[in-house]
Amino acid sequence: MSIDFQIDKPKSAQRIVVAMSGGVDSSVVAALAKATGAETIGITLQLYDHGAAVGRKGSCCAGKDIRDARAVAEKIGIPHYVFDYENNFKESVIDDFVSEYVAGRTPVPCIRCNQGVKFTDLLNVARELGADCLATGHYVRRLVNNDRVEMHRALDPARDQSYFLFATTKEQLDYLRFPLGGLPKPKVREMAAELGLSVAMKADSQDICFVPDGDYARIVEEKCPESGQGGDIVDMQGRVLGKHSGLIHFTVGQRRGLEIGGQKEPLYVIRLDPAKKQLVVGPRQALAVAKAEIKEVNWLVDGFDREMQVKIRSAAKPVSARFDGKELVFEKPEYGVSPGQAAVFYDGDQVLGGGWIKETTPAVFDDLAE
Ligand SMILES: Nc1ncnc2c1ncn2[C@@H]1O[C@H](COP(=O)(O)OP(=O)(O)OP(=O)(O)O)[C@@H](O)[C@H]1O
Repeated sequence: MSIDFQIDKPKSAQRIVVAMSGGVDSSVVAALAKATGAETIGITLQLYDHGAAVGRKGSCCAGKDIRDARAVAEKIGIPHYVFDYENNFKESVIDDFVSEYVAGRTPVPCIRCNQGVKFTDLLNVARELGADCLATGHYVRRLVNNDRVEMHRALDPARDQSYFLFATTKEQLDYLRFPLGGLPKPKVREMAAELGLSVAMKADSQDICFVPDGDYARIVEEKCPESGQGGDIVDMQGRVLGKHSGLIHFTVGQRRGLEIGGQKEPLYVIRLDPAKKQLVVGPRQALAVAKAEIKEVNWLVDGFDREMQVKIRSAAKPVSARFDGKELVFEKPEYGVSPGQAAVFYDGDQVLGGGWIKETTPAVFDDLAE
């Protein structure tokens, strides 16, 4: 299958840098770039030593990924370079992840990584190498409409990564290419097998690459031991209902693990109060949010105040809301809106922009007043 990388130059004069993670997707991107006849360069970033990331010496998953990327580059016949970006990754992704949890928020490190390490640091390297574009294996579509570059959801809804890419600036989007955005994943694996790439059947990577076992609380506690200190579980009137084992183990909307029996109705985490080390719990309707303040807004279209669809978590269905540049007002009360998550704005499949949820305003229900 041939894919046009949309570069306004003869193929033989094009230079494409491919961000190669060692996974099947970016390996196929590298092969597709090479097949166009463009000069293709593969770059892999060493982002973390797995053992060090979780506070232990030893195993290094990143090492296997680097070897896989190198093997693919050799197979398709392109130069491949590895850059040590552990410090950049630690500073802009892991440290931010830890401090967000410590502040009682629920971060999305993959967005910080795309925004900083990949689309700022690596993109600058690609420019320095004189490349015409930086291509990645992200599942999202970049479309050009009347000379304007737009970001759209991937055609395969199960793979769409647009939520994690809202912070891409217009200038970055101009330079980036996402050749897999219009393909279903099984097709990409099929292509990898046809091309004889050793990674064709390699398992998909984890949600958060530096937390392969999903135990993010351990990483936060290792880097910031105070985050593991327990405190009171209080109701919305401040009455102590029990004890918790560290705010790091909880997130807004959570029910599991509260261990406070004898209540007349199920209780949920409504808020985390790190200053008082308190976990504030309440009935489900107290989770309903009417408005959210949004910070660090990035627009991929000319900014505007209008109805739009908003995703408030990566797995959430988009909901209707209006944004005035500061506050997002939901058409109907929304449940489980967590500070620290991204709010991504859509018009159908097109990503309009997005920002980070800073604070929420609860919807008020009469039966909550006492
Ligand atoms: N360590 C890395 N070095 C260079 N590029 C990377 C690295 N990690 C990810 N990327 C780029 O970002 C894209 C999206 O990353 P993501 O983590 O979603 O994918 P992945 O599952 O690790 O790998 P792949 O998409 O190649 O199967 C990758 O396709 C690749 O282009």
